[in-house]
Amino acid sequence: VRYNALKGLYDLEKTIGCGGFAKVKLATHLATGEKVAIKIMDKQMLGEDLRRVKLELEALKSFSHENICQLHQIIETETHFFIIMEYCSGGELFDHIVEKNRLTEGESRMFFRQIVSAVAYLHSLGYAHRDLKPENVLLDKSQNLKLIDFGLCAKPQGGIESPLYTSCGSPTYAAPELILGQQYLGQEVDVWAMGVLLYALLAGSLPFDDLNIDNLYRKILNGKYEEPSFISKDSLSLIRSMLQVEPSKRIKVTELLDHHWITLGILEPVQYQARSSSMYDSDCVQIMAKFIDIDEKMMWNELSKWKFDYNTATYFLLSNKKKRGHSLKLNQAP
Ligand SMILES: COc1cccc(Nc2ncc(-c3ccc(C(=O)NCC(=O)Nc4ccccc4)cc3)c(OCC3CCNCC3)n2)c1
Repeated sequence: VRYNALKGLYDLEKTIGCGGFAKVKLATHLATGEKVAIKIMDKQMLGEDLRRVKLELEALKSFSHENICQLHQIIETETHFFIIMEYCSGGELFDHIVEKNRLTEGESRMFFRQIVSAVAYLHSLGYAHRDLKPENVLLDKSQNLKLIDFGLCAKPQGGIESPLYTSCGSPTYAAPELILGQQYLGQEVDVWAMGVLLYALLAGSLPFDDLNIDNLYRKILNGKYEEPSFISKDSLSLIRSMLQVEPSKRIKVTELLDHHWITLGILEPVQYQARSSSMYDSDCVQIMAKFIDIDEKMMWNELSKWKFDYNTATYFLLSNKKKRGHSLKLNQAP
């Protein structure tokens, strides 16, 4: 299917993900030749979730963090939203773990520190992720983690008991209070899911798993899981502090930042501040200014409005290209 809104800007390629209300396609940003992921959402199918999608887009615009998948551009038409996102060429963390069977404590620590950084950043902005799982943690070409919220199931309004929830993703990572449909704090639900993630990294399997959903619920509410002998005592005690059935007993994200397991061998607490906001890259601004024959100051004046238009996408993709040591050039529109 060809979309007029993308004509001359992006070339759509294969579909890399799909779910209820949207599909994600790999695409090429024509001016730079760089790959992007475009989430195409059909407005008619969104119904009352349209409001929630608009809220997510506002949130996405405010995120600027090394370990959160970067929004590049939003294109809205009568019938669709096109959300142009950073493409993570390393795929899903889930596949990476499966491929290596399980990770060493050192590898797990490098990945888990990045997850703690991204979640602490989200919480510092007052957001909770609520759907942390290996499928929503992607890798870029240099093994940096990128958190996404693939909530294609558009988190059902009705909460966990609504049919959508059970169909859209097994609650393998869901905290006990979520399963019980109790009042819950997003931050505490995220810590539980991070415990499941850390277990998956170190064990190469899931702490709570069962094909029968009632058995799965029982195991989660019981909070008991296998402690493989190849996982160190230190790692097991950190996991235990996150997989506490009683939410108030769970370790806080702020306590994770300088936890001794997190800093072991690195001696640095986890930094979670936003990407340097002054990410002014004059080489990229100059190239973009020259391309449309205006001066650098005028170009930056336009870019610093962060409109998430084609210029915003071009700027992000050029600066990524430069960071990877590639030559900077822009292609004439065909
Ligand atoms: C190489 O092989 C592979 C194999 C697989 C993937 C890739 N790469 C690859 N890169 C980028 C994406 C992507 C990024 C963001 C969004 C999004 O919707 N963001 C919105 C968003 O992140 N909100 C948000 C973030 C943080 C907090 C709150 C809200 C959507 C898609 C992708 O998708 C494909 C799916 C497939 C099913 N599992 C999940 C990923 N895939 C590559």
